[in-house]
Amino acid sequence: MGKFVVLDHPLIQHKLTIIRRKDTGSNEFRRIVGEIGGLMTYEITRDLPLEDVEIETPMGKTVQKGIAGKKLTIVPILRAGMGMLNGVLEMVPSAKIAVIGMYRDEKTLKPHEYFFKAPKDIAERECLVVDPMLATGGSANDAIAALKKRGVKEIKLAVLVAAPEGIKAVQKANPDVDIYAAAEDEKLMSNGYIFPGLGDAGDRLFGTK
Ligand SMILES: O=P(O)(O)OC[C@H]1O[C@H](OP(=O)(O)OP(=O)(O)O)[C@H](O)[C@@H]1O
Ligand SMILES: O=c1cc[nH]c(=O)[nH]1
Ligand SMILES: [Mg+2]
Repeated sequence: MGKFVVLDHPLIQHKLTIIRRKDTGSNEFRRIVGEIGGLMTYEITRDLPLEDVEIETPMGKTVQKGIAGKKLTIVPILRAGMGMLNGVLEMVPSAKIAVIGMYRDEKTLKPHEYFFKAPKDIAERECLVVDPMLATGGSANDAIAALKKRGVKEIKLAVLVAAPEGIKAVQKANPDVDIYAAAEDEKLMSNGYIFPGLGDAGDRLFGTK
């Protein structure tokens, strides 16, 4: 089974508390979701393999370290995943981006895919799927399936808030995928929202409520 890791760095926890507050406006919410995305990426990429690289400093030749192996692709799930994207890219500016559009039916809570666009060599890339909310797990599982269908073999998932139900659903359907979260919350409510959560991430990011 894939790992489930809560990234408990004090900066991540402090910032998460700010965006949970109902009085935090879209401007601050948007900025902090990006910042947490960056801090999480710093932790998630801890195990990236390094290789020796020969370079020349102003003083002469030397062998130093550079990131080796597969190149990273960031996969935001629209819309709310876009909120994390810029912060993630600040940590890995050379990453490519694949976008998956997904909305959850309010009644059935089932996800519907409406957009997919990825780099041509996606099958050779390691993917980091980002979305602030892991609720039932349906959207994350469908996004992961869309990537696997195109041949992607290494996938990680980064979310801000995860419900226990969503974690279980992803671990069951995709035991090869590690999940990273800023928090595991208490429960999924009957209306499909996470408690205590932070409300509707997409609406708060885009000011659509
Ligand atoms: O785990 P699940 O039960 O699938 O729920 C999580 C999904 O719901 C939210 O998106 P939403 O459908 O509200 O779309 P939006 O990002 O456009 O607001 C969220 O950003 C996730 O994608
Ligand atoms: O709590 C939740 C659950 C799904 N999507 C959200 O934006 N928030
Ligand atoms: Mg969504």
